[in-house]
Amino acid sequence: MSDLEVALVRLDAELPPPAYARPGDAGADLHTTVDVTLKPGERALVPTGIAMALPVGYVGLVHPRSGLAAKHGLSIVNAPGTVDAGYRGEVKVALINLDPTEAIELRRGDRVAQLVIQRVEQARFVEVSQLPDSVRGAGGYGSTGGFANR
Ligand SMILES: O=c1ccn([C@H]2C[C@H](O)[C@@H](COP(=O)(O)OP(=O)(O)OP(=O)(O)O)O2)c(=O)[nH]1
Ligand SMILES: [Mg+2]
Repeated sequence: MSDLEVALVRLDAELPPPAYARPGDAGADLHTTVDVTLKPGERALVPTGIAMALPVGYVGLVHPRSGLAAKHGLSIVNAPGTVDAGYRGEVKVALINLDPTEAIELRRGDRVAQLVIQRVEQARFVEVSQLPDSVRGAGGYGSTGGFANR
């Protein structure tokens, strides 16, 4: 793991900054600053109480947490959310309750998502009249098959 410094402002001084739960973790957990109850199918844009200045060449990806997803159906509408290097506003999470029957009650301070910081390229798009051949060609959307034995 690299030792990347990211300038961070805590907009809510009572809540801890994003933190990696275990050494080597890819995602730093983000907290909701508000209580929110999501009915089945409901979504909410939840503040995390942090703003940052990612270095140019990096992106912050806001991912769901697998435990809350598997146990309660808590996900993120736009998973993974994209935090641009130039963004200086509060990081927010567009949560959604995918459980068909149970509401999800979130309390201020709960860890509702995780931030993965990655290097990223900005491409120079070069328009051409024909693309180079490849083995895959235009095959997609299940062209290699689906479930085993079916
Ligand atoms: O999960 C997310 C996704 C985005 N953002 C913030 C940071 C990001 O830089 C900005 C814009 O995000 P995006 O480009 O995904 O949204 P957009 O709908 O294209 O908005 P814009 O027109 O402002 O780019 O919103 C978050 O705080 N959390
Ligand atoms: Mg955008």
